[in-house]
Amino acid sequence: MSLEAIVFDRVAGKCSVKILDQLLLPYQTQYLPINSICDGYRAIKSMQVRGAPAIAIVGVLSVLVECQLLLQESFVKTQTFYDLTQLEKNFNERLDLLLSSRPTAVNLSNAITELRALISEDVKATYDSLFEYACNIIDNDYADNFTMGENGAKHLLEQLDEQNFEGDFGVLTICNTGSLATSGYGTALGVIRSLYARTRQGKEVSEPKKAKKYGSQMVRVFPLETRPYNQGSRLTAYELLHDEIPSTLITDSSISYLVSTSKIPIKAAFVGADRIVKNGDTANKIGTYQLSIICKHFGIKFYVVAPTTTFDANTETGDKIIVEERPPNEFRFVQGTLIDSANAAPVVNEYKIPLKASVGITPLDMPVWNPSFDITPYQHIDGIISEKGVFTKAEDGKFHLETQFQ
Ligand SMILES: CSC[C@H]1O[C@H](OP(=O)(O)O)[C@H](O)[C@@H]1O
Repeated sequence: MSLEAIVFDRVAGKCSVKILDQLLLPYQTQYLPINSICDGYRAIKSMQVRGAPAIAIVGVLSVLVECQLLLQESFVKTQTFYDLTQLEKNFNERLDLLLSSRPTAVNLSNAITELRALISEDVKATYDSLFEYACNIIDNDYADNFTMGENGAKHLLEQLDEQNFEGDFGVLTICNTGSLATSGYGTALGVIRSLYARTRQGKEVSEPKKAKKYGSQMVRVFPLETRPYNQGSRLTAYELLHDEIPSTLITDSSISYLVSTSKIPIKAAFVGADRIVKNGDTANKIGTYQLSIICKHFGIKFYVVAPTTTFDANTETGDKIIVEERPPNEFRFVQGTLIDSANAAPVVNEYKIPLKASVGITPLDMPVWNPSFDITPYQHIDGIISEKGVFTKAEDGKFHLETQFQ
């Protein structure tokens, strides 16, 4: 069981990159090498790696390892991608390919914009700049996730104290926003990890002086399965079990019934983001908008959690966001691992490797609509949590996010 979505062996001049093939989770842990921009493009487009921050990191690393190849004379003599007399032009064409892999998450385009400024006709100087950029994007993402986790956990617990709410509560989350979507720890799932760390600490402390500072504690997470790619049932469930955080997986269609019947009051939903635009409208996994409507109906706080690398400084409102549509067969078929119904165990081949399976769930010629994301209007969002803090709407009812775009 591994939660390391990206393995970057950062030996300057001899870097190596591999990614966890998330299409095989949760039943099989298999890593794939990334040796070129084409490898990065294919891994991102096929969603072997996914999650806005992770997509940007793998994209950057694919550029780094491709540039590393150009430092090797043996490769340069045989390759056909590059005309070394016009390296900048060729590199920018390759960056355009990478950018086309998935259009909605802004992290990749933000990173590619910054990479274009590092490229020159000098291969070695370009490589050194890319190496430093790659190390920074990973280290900053990891540090930001912990900061966001603390920002979000403290904010919610303080809000509940102000409401004089005491006791146990539960939270909702959609898709996967944890270690498998980032460099580690996660965004929305990072807040959930920080919330539970306080609860676990409260249970484990014995001396009164170490009693919890807050009157309430998060005792259960309710992740949504998140059809049709099932990031919730395959990935978030996997992460929550790995961390031994009490959780109950629910279908996307059971949120309202859960909230109205749960013995544990549900006090917040934490969701990730693929693109937050200047007014706070947020692109995120399909189903997020619906979740925000349900939260509004039940008076549950709805928080978007994302690093500032997910903010789009060039777009004013959410209606301008391009929403990726995934291939229809990703909806018509459920992709997974073949399970032996007799013993509920994966069916394996002669090498003990679990067998992948596609199960049809619609007529093969049934027209379907398969948007990968939706746009939650800022009016439905109670707070935006980044590494810079928790941003709530001002008295004018609007977000003022200028500091997020610097
Ligand atoms: C911190 S991940 C942000 C975002 O990315 C996911 O989309 P996908 O799995 O299609 O890459 C999901 O929308 C997460 O909320």
